[in-house]
Amino acid sequence: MSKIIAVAELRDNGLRNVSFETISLAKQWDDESEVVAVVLGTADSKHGQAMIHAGADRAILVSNEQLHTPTAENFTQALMQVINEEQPTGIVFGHTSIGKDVAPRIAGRLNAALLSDVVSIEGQKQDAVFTRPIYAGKAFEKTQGKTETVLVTVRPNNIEVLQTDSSRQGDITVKEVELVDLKTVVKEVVRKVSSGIDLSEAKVIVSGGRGIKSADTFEMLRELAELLGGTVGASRGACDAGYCDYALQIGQTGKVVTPDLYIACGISGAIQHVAGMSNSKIIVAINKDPEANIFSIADYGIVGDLFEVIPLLIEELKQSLKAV
Ligand SMILES: Cc1cc2nc3c(=O)[nH]c(=O)nc-3n(C[C@H](O)[C@H](O)[C@H](O)COP(=O)(O)OP(=O)(O)OC[C@H]3O[C@@H](n4cnc5c(N)ncnc54)[C@H](O)[C@@H]3O)c2cc1C
Repeated sequence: MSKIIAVAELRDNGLRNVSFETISLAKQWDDESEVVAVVLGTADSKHGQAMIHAGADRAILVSNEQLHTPTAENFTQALMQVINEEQPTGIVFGHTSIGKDVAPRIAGRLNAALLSDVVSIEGQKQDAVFTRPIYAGKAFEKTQGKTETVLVTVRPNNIEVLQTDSSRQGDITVKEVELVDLKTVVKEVVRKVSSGIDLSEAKVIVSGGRGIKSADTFEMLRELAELLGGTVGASRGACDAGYCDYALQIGQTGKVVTPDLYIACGISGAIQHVAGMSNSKIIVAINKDPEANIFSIADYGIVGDLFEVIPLLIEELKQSLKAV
């Protein structure tokens, strides 16, 4: 039986949502293959269980202390040991910082095709065609992998996850790996921003631009985001002006996001910003300039002063949440 490996990712000792998307994509790719979830950096069976409940047939937990701080080097070495044993025909990663770093290294070692930043799949097995945005989201490319093993990275928030089934059973094995001759070892990670919701996986993002005028206004955006169950993002204009941390930057040189709802507040819509958010499902723009470029990609536009519009939105949302 052929196998597809779905590589899960941990964050704060929980599985990142994109891990479940890797399983869903693996199933769509070949529903007759065995889907093997691989979770690196843990021996905790709850992570294997969660992957099986999400649709994997079995799970391998890859354990080694070094893997608690993922690097391209240690993940590649650990994953290669699993791949050599399992001989999968497909490997699916999240298109995340670590996925983007590890997948090309593995593809190089296997001399295999790598289709990165995939947002959808049509067809199955060798005939599967993967769609990926190109030219900063201005066009889509349909690609096939032609090697014995094909690697895919999936853009978060694009593949519908399968319904969780807590009655699903599967083997969970812990594989202790040895990592030898590591060239770099991370001694400590110091986090700058921790908003709770990961920007690249958020379903709702309220984003501020230079038009918000101060760091204090970010608190207003945060309040709106929290009412909507989302998180805050920013344009580079806002980051450059010192209104927020660069970790929130969305765009060509920031994060690429695809939430269900993106609210751009005081953002002009420069091409470099749009590159990071144009694939959001619904875009709302609030800008006082009716000619602002952001309106050309917005589904809903509010021409107005954000300092008047946002408090009204917050008030309205509070009222409707009270009524529920
Ligand atoms: C190589 C390169 C890479 C880049 N990468 C990125 C990137 O990753 N992400 C990114 O965002 N940018 C990036 N940029 C910068 C980009 O070109 C723009 O400069 C930036 O996006 C502008 O940010 P902004 O829209 O917040 O600011 P501005 O362009 O100054 O727009 C501010 C907007 O706020 C509106 N406004 C002002 N006051 C109010 C108010 N009271 N109410 C409502 N609206 C108001 C204005 O009408 C205006 O449209 C990059 C640039 C380069 C050259």
